[in-house]
Amino acid sequence: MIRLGLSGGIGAGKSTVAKTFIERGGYHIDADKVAREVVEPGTPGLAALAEAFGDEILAADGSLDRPALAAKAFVDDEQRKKLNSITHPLVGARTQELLEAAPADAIVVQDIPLLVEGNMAPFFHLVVIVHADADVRIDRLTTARGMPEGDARARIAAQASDEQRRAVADVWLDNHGSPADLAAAAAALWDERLVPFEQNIRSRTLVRGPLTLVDPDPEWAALGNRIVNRLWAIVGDKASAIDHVGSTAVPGLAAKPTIDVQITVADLDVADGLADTLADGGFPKVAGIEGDEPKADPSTGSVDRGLWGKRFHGSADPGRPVNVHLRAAGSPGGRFAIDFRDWLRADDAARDEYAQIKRAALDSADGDLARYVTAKEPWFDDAYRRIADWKRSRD
Ligand SMILES: CC(C)(COP(=O)(O)OP(=O)(O)OC[C@H]1O[C@@H](n2cnc3c(N)ncnc32)[C@H](O)[C@@H]1O)[C@@H](O)C(=O)NCCC(=O)NCCS
Ligand SMILES: Nc1ncnc2c1ncn2[C@@H]1O[C@H](COP(=O)(O)OP(=O)(O)OP(=O)(O)O)[C@@H](O)[C@H]1O
Repeated sequence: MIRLGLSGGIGAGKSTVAKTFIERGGYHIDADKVAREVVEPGTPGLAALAEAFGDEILAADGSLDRPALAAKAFVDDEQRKKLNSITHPLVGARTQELLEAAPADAIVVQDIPLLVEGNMAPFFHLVVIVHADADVRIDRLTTARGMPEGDARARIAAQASDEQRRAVADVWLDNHGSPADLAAAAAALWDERLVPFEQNIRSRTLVRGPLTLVDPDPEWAALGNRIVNRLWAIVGDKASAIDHVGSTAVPGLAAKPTIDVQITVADLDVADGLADTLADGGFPKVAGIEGDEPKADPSTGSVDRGLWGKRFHGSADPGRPVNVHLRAAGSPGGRFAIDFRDWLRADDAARDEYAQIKRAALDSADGDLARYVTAKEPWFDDAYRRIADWKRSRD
């Protein structure tokens, strides 16, 4: 199963995208619909709203007078928070029930207007944002849907900014073209990314990034940040730190287009306990890594997990190669990953030197990852000493 968070400002085009996903077999949970369900006549939700906002929000037949509530709720932050504090817990609880009823191989499409406002992004395998500029949205809402312009503006003002949405978007669907253009982009996303992503999670299949070096991408920092937040949502308090490491964490450094993240855990038993949770979250384990399996001393039988031991997970998402390194707190390998990144961030000459070493290693590797890694090793022997010197000079 994967859970997809679909969001966008009012009138951005979420419904158009959701329709395409549903046609292709998505298990749809529509937060607006759930929000209606929990305030139907006779529900505790409706009673709580009437208590908070007065009986004027009830229609003659006892149902919710939606425009009347909207007129009271969207006037200021306090009123809106009052509304949210009543409806959102009810929406959350009902959503949980619907999720529990989803089939094991579902691609769950959670259509949530307030996903960004509710800080929910890390709880999804993927966040898809549909975007159109505010003026375009107002135009569409007032013409196609007949919404008064003032209402449309009041809701836009009560929602997240484009910038906040961009920060959490794994996929950004632009809806300035025709509805057919948007539907085609959504269909391609479904076929090329969501279906294989879901299958990869169930079969514990990894996607590997290409062995190439690409120019530094200013988006890597934000991407690293999203993955770090996602991993926090998956592993919770089992981790003591989660850091974006490796070359993509060093501004200005050419890198393989794969994001490296390190999860620091108390010990590797904790890492082993997280294997399935990480795999279900979209990060299956890579087997056969050096230091991966515990080594027993034949004479004593005691298990030496190796100071440099780690567990290694990758990504099941065809659109996003990731290396996840799980290391024990205080282990040399864990400390080195952070120190190496910080040294390259601080020392431009070292960063450029490393870029050259990588290019040369790539040229000699003939497309073979193991050869690429081995070719870089002699430079690292000296880098350990230089990093130690750099750390001493800093203290
Ligand atoms: C105030 C209500 C009755 C107005 O009903 P109305 O039929 O006019 O709007 P509807 O529910 O169809 O929502 C349309 C759009 O308005 C925006 N919107 C709705 N509620 C909110 C809110 N609390 N804050 C900001 N925007 C909101 C969303 O973009 C949504 O897609 C209704 O929006 C409501 O009950 N809102 C509280 C529940 C909620 O937060 N729903 C959003 C998804 S959880
Ligand atoms: N590309 C487009 N060109 C013209 N009109 C569009 C386009 N995309 C959507 N619309 C129209 O704009 C309005 C808003 O689109 P839609 O209902 O998909 O948005 P939404 O994000 O689901 O809105 P809400 O936040 O209210 O749920 C609809 O009336 C829709 O028909």
